[in-house]
Amino acid sequence: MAAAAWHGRDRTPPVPEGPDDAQLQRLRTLYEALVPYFSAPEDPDPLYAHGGDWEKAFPEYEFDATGRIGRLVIRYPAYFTDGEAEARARIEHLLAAKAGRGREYHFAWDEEGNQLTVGVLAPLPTDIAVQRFVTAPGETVLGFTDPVEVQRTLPLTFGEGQRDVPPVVWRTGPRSTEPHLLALGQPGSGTSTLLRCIALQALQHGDVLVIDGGGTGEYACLIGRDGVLGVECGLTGALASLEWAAQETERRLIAANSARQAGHPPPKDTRRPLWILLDRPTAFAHVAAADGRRDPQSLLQVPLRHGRAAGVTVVVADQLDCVDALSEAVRQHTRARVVLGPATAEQVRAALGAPPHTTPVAHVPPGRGYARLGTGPVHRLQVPAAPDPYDDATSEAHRQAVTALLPPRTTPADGESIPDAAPERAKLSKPAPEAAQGMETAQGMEAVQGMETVQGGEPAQVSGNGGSTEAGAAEPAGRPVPVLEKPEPAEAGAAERS
Ligand SMILES: Nc1ncnc2c1ncn2[C@@H]1O[C@H](COP(=O)(O)OP(=O)(O)OP(=O)(O)O)[C@@H](O)[C@H]1O
Repeated sequence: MAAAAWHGRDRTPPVPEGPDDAQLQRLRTLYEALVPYFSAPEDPDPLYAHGGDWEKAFPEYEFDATGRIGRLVIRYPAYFTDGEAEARARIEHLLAAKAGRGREYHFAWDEEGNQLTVGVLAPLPTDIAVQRFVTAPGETVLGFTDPVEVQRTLPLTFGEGQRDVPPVVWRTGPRSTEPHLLALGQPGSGTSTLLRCIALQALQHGDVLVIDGGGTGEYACLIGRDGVLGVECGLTGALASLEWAAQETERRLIAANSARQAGHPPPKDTRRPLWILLDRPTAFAHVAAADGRRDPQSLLQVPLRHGRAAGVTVVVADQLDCVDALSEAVRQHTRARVVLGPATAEQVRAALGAPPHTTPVAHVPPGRGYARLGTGPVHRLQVPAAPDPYDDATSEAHRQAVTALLPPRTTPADGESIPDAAPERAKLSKPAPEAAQGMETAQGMEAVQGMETVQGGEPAQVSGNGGSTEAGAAEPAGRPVPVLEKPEPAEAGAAERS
């Protein structure tokens, strides 16, 4: 028994208490580096002095497996100006450099206790694909963040497995305090992917209108899908559809108001969420100015100002260096903000209205950035992958993830026929005069023909009109009617020129 006990004894070497020599050296270096910032010649008993006692200044510390600092609590004198952003930024920059570059640090300043806690953040997961998220109607998942910042988690599937991940959830609708969103980023940072991700979620309960100023055809997968009112890449189409959206917002408000005054609940056709997604609207401004036409952004005024009450949500994505070209209404009414891709702390602060509490990383994967909802905290954000399924570079798993969320095709794209829907379409393609009439009145729309003329006349336009006449004819006063254009002859000519 004695031999067996001796043989089976615990042979793991005892963990050394306290830091080893290398770790001690790191702590001392950090302490010395902080001396010029946390000391003053008038201080009779300085906490920080060259050759001083670092243990008093660093009451708690942890190291990771590689021997680098994993967590550190730093005490500082009360006279340090921790309320000034520049003073904090200097300390954060210094600590990030001295504690090891290439990692992302989180800084929590306790101004009351004169204490700064530095933590190292694990990279956010980049392997999450868009999927049917477990959310309530009116909730949209913008992406995923750190567990410390968000209490809630979402169960997500990863191939065969499941994982719980803390989401950044944006609430829209009548009770939302941030009813519209602005996403900014460098080219290629993933703002179009964010828009596609939002569209796929929005289509579950509402209708979507996409205006693509970039004109790269990244939303072609949405064309003709049930609930997609239009995907417009040309200026003519963008103007016509935004004009319709403004009128539809007004119609909803008037209808809801009349119902309220009559003591009825709001009519059903005012409650279905309508999403207006604009990718690079500033790109239209130049074309519009050159062509002597109005900037499509000017038509966003009504949906932005009154959209919340009318169930209309506007999402704008543009490049960081085009912020100045965004209209005042867009900047004022988009209180949910996202910044993706590489950006300086100053750019993030300007876009979100508050600085991030983390250091920028050297390598930023696409879809990585920060989000802030209204006056809430700044969250780190990783947008789920929702690539263009028609892009050859898209992996098969991601293509399947996106196509699984696409609603069925109900309207053929230009020059295409859908076998299953053909008889139905034949029946509906010539709407009964009364139906068309009723639609015009109900939707405050202009006439119905001529869309083909415009689309044909504007070759660059990737234009779909999912839902279009069929939806309108089948449900005259129900779902909003999509982009129906009646171009002025002059406009059609201009479109041809462009
Ligand atoms: N969240 C994400 N996860 C994984 N890959 C992403 C993510 N977001 C974007 N990407 C990839 O990065 C590339 C650029 O994305 P995207 O087109 O959305 O960027 P963008 O900001 O709209 O750029 P541009 O304005 O130039 O079109 C694409 O290949 C896309 O698949």
